[in-house]
Amino acid sequence: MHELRLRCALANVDTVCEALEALDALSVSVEDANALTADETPLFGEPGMPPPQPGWEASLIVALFASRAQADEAAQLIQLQPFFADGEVAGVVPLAEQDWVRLTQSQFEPVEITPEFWIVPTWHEPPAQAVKLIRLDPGLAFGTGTHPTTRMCLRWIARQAPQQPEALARVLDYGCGSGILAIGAGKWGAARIDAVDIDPDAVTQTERNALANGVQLQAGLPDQAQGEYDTVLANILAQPLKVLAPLLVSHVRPGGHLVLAGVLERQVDELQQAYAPWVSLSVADREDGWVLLHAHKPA
Ligand SMILES: C[S@@+](CC[C@H](N)C(=O)[O-])C[C@H]1O[C@@H](n2cnc3c(N)ncnc32)[C@H](O)[C@@H]1O
Repeated sequence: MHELRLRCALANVDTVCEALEALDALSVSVEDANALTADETPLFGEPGMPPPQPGWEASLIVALFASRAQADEAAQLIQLQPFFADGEVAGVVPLAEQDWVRLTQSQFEPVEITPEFWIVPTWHEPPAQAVKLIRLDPGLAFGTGTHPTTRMCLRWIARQAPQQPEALARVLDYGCGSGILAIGAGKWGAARIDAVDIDPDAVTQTERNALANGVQLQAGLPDQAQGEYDTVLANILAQPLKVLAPLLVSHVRPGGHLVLAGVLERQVDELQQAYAPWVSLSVADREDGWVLLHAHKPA
């Protein structure tokens, strides 16, 4: 395999990518040409939505080809195109053979939630101090424990369970992804757990992960959430959390807990306003610019 690396301006990124695909590139990706420098420009988008822009002012396009000859030929053809007039071929580089499975695995270390509560991939030995453990490998659905929003929800569960076990009697994980929060709740004593997601792959992953962890739960699409729960956990993002406000609150029993994550520090006010007709949200935890919001539904 060989990578053809090209630089081009933002206005031409889409056209160059389409041309590379037409030239049989196996994959085409766009990176910030200034990545890892002081001029790096982060781009933030919402999952499921188109990217906010097709690339960066200075974009590096990387196209993967099966052979050196194909990559060279694509480079020659692209350079003849008017839309590449301002572009530059940065090189053709061989892609070294790698053990991709091992490389991927090496990026996932055990994650500490509290000193006694850990997320541990199946290829790792659990740390000696781990009393409670979720065994989870990265899969198709979000939620490996490496993201601060997931960790804050799990930390909330781990802190709440010893003080108020009844808070976990019936739990709803809304936007369950891998099922990690539902499984975490199960590990801390939740007896009746529903885990729902709009993504059918997430539902399948949740069922598998729950089984592997010996946790009993019902996973399904959102309309599986029925009635009132002692705790509703929803780690989604600010915008869907605002839209879902009346629904999520309706699933919390009077006196129960609502726990929301996926919210940035700067979005706290808008979330508090969106939920104000029903509950008063307060910041219960913070990590890396993300906050955990919590409310008690009035009894
Ligand atoms: C950030 S992931 C969280 C996964 C996991 N609960 C965790 O804490 O790591 C958000 C999940 O919410 C799901 N989701 C997004 N919008 C949703 C909606 N309107 N209803 C239900 N699930 C939704 C996504 O498919 C995704 O699996």
